[in-house]
Amino acid sequence: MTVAHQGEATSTFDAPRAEAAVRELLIAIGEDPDRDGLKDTPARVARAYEEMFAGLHENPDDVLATTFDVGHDELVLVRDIPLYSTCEHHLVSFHGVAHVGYIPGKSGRVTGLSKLARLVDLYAKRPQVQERLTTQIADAIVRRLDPRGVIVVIECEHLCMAMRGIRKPGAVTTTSAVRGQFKSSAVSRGEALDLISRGR
Ligand SMILES: Nc1nc2c(ncn2[C@@H]2O[C@H](COP(=O)(O)OP(=O)(O)OP(=O)(O)O)[C@@H](O)[C@H]2O)c(=O)[nH]1
Ligand SMILES: [Zn+2]
Repeated sequence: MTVAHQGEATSTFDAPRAEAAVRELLIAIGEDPDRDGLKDTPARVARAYEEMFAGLHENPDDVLATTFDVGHDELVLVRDIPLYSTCEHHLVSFHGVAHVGYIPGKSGRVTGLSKLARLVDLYAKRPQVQERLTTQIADAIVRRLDPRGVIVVIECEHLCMAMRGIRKPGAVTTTSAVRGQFKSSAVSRGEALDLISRGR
């Protein structure tokens, strides 16, 4: 099956298959999938997975299709966008916040602020690693808005590092992706990072 890691959304969610897989998993962990408390669980998990991985079937370019000409050619930054994603190694949650900023291109075209949060959500709702999530958000903005610069910073706690394995609850992973002016100019980058870290 083809999945949409960069652009086009091509795959579909197969609910009966997901339900059968969850039932198998329950048996594999030594549970009785037919006991009262578990009998609806495969269907529930399938519905939850459909929601958690909805971003596989959505096209990021559509999210940024609406743009406005406001003639603004300086930083636009949306800070502290809550995000919940799923670690592709263990299929457990990693969650935290995303900060997304860009400097519009020469045309001064901007997108709706909510679209930046929608873009974060779309890519978060795929099996992910934090680095790819960060990069994909930045690259989608570059692709659709042709901005002077983009900066994406993501800070997350990974439950695979907290509830199992190395067991370090509270450890925060920070990733960033900078493009254009934020890459070439330490001053622009410093300004954005300063605004991102304000209020902390
Ligand atoms: N770089 C990166 N690593 C991640 C992310 N999410 C989880 N991981 C790591 O993926 C790695 C998978 O390592 P493996 O050795 O294959 O799996 P494991 O035996 O379950 O590893 P432990 O978590 O160390 O017990 C672990 O080190 C995780 O911490 C992420 O978003 N980015
Ligand atoms: Zn993990």
